[in-house]
Amino acid sequence: MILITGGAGYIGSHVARDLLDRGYEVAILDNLSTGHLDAVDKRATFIFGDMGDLHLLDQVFKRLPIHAVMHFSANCLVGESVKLPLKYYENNVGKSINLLNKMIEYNIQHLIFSSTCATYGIPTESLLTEDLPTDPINPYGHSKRMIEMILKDLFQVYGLNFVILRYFNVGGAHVSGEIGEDHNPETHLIPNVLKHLQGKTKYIEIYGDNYPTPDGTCIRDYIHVSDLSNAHIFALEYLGRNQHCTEIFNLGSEAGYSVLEVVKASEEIANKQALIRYQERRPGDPPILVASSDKAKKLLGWTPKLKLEQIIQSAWNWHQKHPDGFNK
Ligand SMILES: NC(=O)c1ccc[n+]([C@@H]2O[C@H](COP(=O)([O-])OP(=O)(O)OC[C@H]3O[C@@H](n4cnc5c(N)ncnc54)[C@H](O)[C@@H]3O)[C@@H](O)[C@H]2O)c1
Ligand SMILES: O=c1ccn([C@@H]2O[C@H](COP(=O)(O)OP(=O)(O)O[C@H]3O[C@H](CO)[C@H](O)[C@H](O)[C@H]3O)[C@@H](O)[C@H]2O)c(=O)[nH]1
Repeated sequence: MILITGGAGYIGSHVARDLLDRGYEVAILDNLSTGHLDAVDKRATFIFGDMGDLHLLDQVFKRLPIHAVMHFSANCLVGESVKLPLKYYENNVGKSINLLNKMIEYNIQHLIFSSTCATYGIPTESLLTEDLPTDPINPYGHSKRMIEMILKDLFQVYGLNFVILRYFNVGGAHVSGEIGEDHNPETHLIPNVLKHLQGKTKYIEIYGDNYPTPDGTCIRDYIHVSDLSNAHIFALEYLGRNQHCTEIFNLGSEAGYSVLEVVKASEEIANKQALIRYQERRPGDPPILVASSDKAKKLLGWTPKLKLEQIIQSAWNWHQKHPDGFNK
C-alpha cells in the first residue's frame, strides 16, 4: 500500500487516482488545509489529520501495510512564503521531519518527495539539469531544499531509499474533468487567467514586465498534471527496482513560455480577450525556469506527452465544468 500525504490536494489527488487505476492500494493522509474531500478517490483509505501528528502516524504505520510514501503535503506558495517564512519551515520542514522519523521507526524504506524547481534560485543556465547548484531565493524553495538535504543524510545512516522529483510549473486537469486545480486563494498563473476569461475577475495581473526575457515577462516550463502523475508511477517502479536509490529528477517539458504567451494561448482556447494590468514584480520570482528532463527520460523511461495548449485546454474544461471548484 502507498501512503500519499497531501492526497486531497491538486497533484496528490491525480497521482492517487492514477495509482488506484493501475491496481495499487492507496492510503491518503491529509488535513484538508488546502485540499478537498471531494478530490479524494473513494477507493482510497482516507485518514483525516496532520502529517506532523506523531500519534496519528503511529496508528497509520501500525495498522496499514504501507511500503512506500509519496510525500506531497506542504504549503507551496512562493509569495506567501516570503511573507510568512515560519509557516513554511514549520509545515514543510518540521512536520516532514516527524513523518521521516516515523518512516524510519517503522522501517518504511521507500519515499518519493515532491520538490520544486524553486530550489535552483536564479539559474545561470538556460536548461536546468539536476547537477546544477541549488540556491533558492525564497523560503518555500529553502524549505524544499532542506528536506532534500535531510534525505541524503538519512540515506547514509538508515538506508532510506528516495526519489526526489523537482516539478516545474504544474497545470491542467484530469481527463475525466472530475478533479482539477482548486486553490483558495488561487495564485497560479493558468487558473487565474482562466478565471478571468470566465468573467470572474475584471483583469489579469501580470507581475513584472521588465524581466530580461524577450517580452519582459517571466518564463516558466509548464507540465501537465497527468504527465507529472505518470512520472510518479515510473519513479515508484524505479525505486522498487533499485536498491540504494538517492536520485533527483527534474520534471518539466523542456519548453519555456512567458506569462504573456500563456495569456495568449488561453485567449485562443477561451475565444475571448483578456484585460491585462501590469503590477510590480512578485518577490521571490526568478526570471526564467526551464527544465532539462533528460535524466528522467533516460533513467525512468518517462516522457511528457502533453503541450501547453493541452494543459490549458484541460484546465479550461475543468473550470467550465466546475466554475466554483469542488464546491459545485
Ligand atoms: N503546483 C505546482 O506547480 C507545484 C510545483 C512544484 C512542486 N509542487 C509541490 O507538489 C506538492 C503538491 O502541490 P499541490 O499544488 O498539489 O498543492 P495543494 O495545496 O493542492 O496540495 C497540498 C495538500 O497537502 C495538504 N496538507 C498541507 N499541509 C498538511 C499537513 N500538515 N498535514 C496533512 N496534509 C497537509 C493540503 O490539505 C493539500 O491537500 C507540494 O509539496 C508542492 O510543494 C507543486
Ligand atoms: O496572477 C498571476 C499569477 C502568476 N503570475 C506570474 O506567472 C508566473 C508563474 O507563476 P505561478 O504562481 O503560476 O508559479 P511559480 O512560477 O511561482 O511556481 C513556483 O511555485 C510552484 C508552487 O506554487 C512550484 O513549486 C514551482 O516549482 C515554483 O517555481 C510567475 O512569473 C508569476 O509572477 C502572474 O503574472 N500573474
